[in-house]
Amino acid sequence: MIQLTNVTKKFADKTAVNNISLYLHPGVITGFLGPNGAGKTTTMRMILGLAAPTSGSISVAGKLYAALEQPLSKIGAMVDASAIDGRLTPRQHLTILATAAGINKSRVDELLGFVGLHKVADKKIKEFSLGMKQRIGIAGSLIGDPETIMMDEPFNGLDVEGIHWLRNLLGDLAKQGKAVLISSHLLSEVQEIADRIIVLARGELIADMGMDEMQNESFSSYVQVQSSNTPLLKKALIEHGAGVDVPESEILHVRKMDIRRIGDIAFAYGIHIYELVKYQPSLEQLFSELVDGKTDYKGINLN
Ligand SMILES: Nc1ncnc2c1ncn2[C@@H]1O[C@H](COP(=O)(O)OP(=O)(O)OP(=O)(O)O)[C@@H](O)[C@H]1O
Repeated sequence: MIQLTNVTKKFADKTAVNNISLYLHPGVITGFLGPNGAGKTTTMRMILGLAAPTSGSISVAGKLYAALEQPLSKIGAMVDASAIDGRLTPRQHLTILATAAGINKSRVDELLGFVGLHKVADKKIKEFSLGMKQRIGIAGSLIGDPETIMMDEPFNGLDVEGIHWLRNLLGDLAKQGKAVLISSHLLSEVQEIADRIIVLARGELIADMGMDEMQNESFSSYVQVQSSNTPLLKKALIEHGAGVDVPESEILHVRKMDIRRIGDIAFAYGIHIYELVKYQPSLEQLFSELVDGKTDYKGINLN
């Protein structure tokens, strides 16, 4: 698995990544987010041994990437599908990868079927749409049946059917116990599939936590409560440590307390509950909360 410890990367006087430590968990889909220039691509390149950290260490399955005997069985990556040589066919591209890595060529046909490109396996890649190129890049990242898979913007160019297919594929890979890291500016897509979120801003790690945990800790997460005695319930909940707002009469917005506890406290005070609904922020709201103050701009441009 992948472990980064106090990793910093400087380009001349620019610090692209500043002292980050993180671990990619097996069986977990991690969304890797950050505004433009946050350091995501630099981090992925360092994990793949394409750039060296200025300080700190990165281990892949306990070793440096360069020291791995069969790197493609440890980590597979799709970093820039548009960079695949358009003069090749998907079969040729994947065969080159398999040959270079000493992988049996039968894997090529298996993968072509898996990513739905068997019918166009012998056509030139330059004639393909971005979505089809993405599928080739995804097939390439899986060639060594790796323990960890990293994909940079894998949803780009995919149509609705392709997005659905990729969601299922990533879910299946995680179920097989693989660690999956995906960067994407399509936050709604990440929200659909990620179990965990890592956020970088200006090279710094500003969040690394489970999606549920992040939603529960957000200022925008609350439980809306209507009851038979609003003032008494408000007082009781505050005494038990909740944060309580009254956005309109007879309605409470309760933070830092879960639904069951609110219900139990109301019951203990003989208060009837008429509404108890949890509101959770979207990943987009969470992302804005997290990054606010960390970007150079007020409006965050994720494109
Ligand atoms: N080879 C390089 N030389 C100089 N500066 C670089 C180099 N590569 C990246 N940087 C700088 O490091 C910072 C982080 O860049 P990086 O591409 O890792 O960000 P990112 O999070 O992937 O952004 P994006 O979403 O725009 O791809 C940026 O300020 C970028 O200009």
